[in-house]
Amino acid sequence: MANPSAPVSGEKGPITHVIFDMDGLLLDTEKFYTEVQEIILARYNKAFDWSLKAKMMGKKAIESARIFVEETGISDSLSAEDFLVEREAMLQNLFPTSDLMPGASRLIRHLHAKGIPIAVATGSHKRHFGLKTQRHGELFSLMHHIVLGDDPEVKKGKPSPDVFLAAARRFEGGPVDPLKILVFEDAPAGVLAAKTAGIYDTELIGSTWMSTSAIIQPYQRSAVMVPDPRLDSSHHETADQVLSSLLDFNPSYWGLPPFEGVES
Ligand SMILES: O=P(O)(O)OC[C@H](O)CO
Ligand SMILES: [Mg+2]
Repeated sequence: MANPSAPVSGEKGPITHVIFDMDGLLLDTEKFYTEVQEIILARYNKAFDWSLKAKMMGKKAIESARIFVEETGISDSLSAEDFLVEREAMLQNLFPTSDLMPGASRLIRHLHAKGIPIAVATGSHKRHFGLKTQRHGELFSLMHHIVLGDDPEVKKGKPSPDVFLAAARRFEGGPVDPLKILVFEDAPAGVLAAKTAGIYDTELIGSTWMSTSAIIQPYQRSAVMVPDPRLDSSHHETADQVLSSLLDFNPSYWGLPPFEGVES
């Protein structure tokens, strides 16, 4: 259940490993997708809104492209594949300008310095990952490993748990106990993937799963959501904690080492 209230020291955890989402969580890249999709939809005299954004974000490119053309009713004029080609031309120029989200550098450097194994689990494929992290190579080099959306072990994108299962397996001594992993996510599909990754495998869930809080409640992999403020708060329910910014994260709440000079 979402807990937007101020963290209490030592209330959760202990967490020993951390997995980060990338787009919209570590990197301020979701704005590029939004911008480009607004431009494309304007040609059809349609507006892009955050209810559609919520359905698309965090997913593999082709999966979100299908949602885009179908939900906006333009699929007869623009196929998902052609949408991706058009979007790609614009995104390629924007991705190399990607900035870090507030608090991302501080948190990554802190956990790394304290010896907490950290990883990235992103829906982004290899080429996009390269463009987006062009200016942030040193920071991403602190990750123990990075699992990308086109990794052979990631058969399905979020909300399938594949990417988080692969990330948990690749830590030293993995797979790590789901109870000891904390996931950071910005997207509804990502939080859902993180919460279920400890228990289900993809075959069990299949393509029909749309989880409810009731179904996933017993499965205790923890997820901190840092959503865009424009995302409807109904999407917060699945997360264990909801923060406005990574700057608000209190490591002690999860049994992680506190920031230097900060009382736990
Ligand atoms: O949020 P991520 O890092 O899983 O990336 C997903 C897509 O590339 C963008 O929504
Ligand atoms: Mg994301």
